[in-house]
Amino acid sequence: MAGRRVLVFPSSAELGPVLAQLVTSRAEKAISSHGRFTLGLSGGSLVSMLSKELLALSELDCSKWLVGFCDERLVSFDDPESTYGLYKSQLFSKINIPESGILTIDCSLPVNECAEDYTRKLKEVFPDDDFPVFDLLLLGMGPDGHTCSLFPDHPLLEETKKIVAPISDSPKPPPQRVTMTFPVVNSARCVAFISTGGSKAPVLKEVLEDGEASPFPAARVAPTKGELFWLVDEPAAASLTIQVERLGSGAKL
Ligand SMILES: O=C1O[C@H](COP(=O)(O)O)[C@@H](O)[C@H](O)[C@H]1O
Repeated sequence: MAGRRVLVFPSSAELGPVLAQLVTSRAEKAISSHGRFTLGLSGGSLVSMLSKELLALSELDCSKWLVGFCDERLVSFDDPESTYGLYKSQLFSKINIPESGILTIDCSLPVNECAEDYTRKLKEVFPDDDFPVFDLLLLGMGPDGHTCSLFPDHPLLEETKKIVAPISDSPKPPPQRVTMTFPVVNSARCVAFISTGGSKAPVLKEVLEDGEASPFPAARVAPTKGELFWLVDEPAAASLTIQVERLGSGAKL
């Protein structure tokens, strides 16, 4: 796929610092061009890696960051499944991001209303865009090829109008979630997948090597104007036969 970069690191220890460098370099670029940095976060294994790597930086100024969630589980914020809850304890409470810079869901609402409420919040902060244009979206991919809360064979894969969609039958618990849709994901200025561990190897091969023929949701991520990075470790990349870039912890993106 034109413009896609597949970057393979020996392990997550080398990948992590490059992820942090990608975030800070896109933040710097965004703030100098339009005064703020809009970042969409995923949950799962990304939470601890990103938190650890950002906190390891000697200087991190998040005062102009606006953070949203690529997907969120409809549970209370103190539930261990809450993506916001995990970022709050591992990252937000330790950096200088203003409270107004974090767009949380209203987890007291039923799932359909929660998605509508989150759509409204996004429209408020992206008033000029039909679909919000995030400076950077960080995505994960499950071993079933899902990304955000967009699961294989689910009708939400065909959503073309909504910004945020509700899902109440997520095959991965918890079942009720809200998720950004593909039109939002593919409008971003930069999208980066972070995928580590041998359990991702078979699906990663299919997603990256089968192109448009791949039935997996992650294969549908193709920003119309933005950059697309896949940051993976050797165990996840073990089955790949396509050309990749092999990098170390000092790489600059
Ligand atoms: O349920 C989810 O899973 C995906 C993938 O998570 P990972 O732990 O396999 O990396 C994650 O990106 C998504 O935000 C989350 O809700």
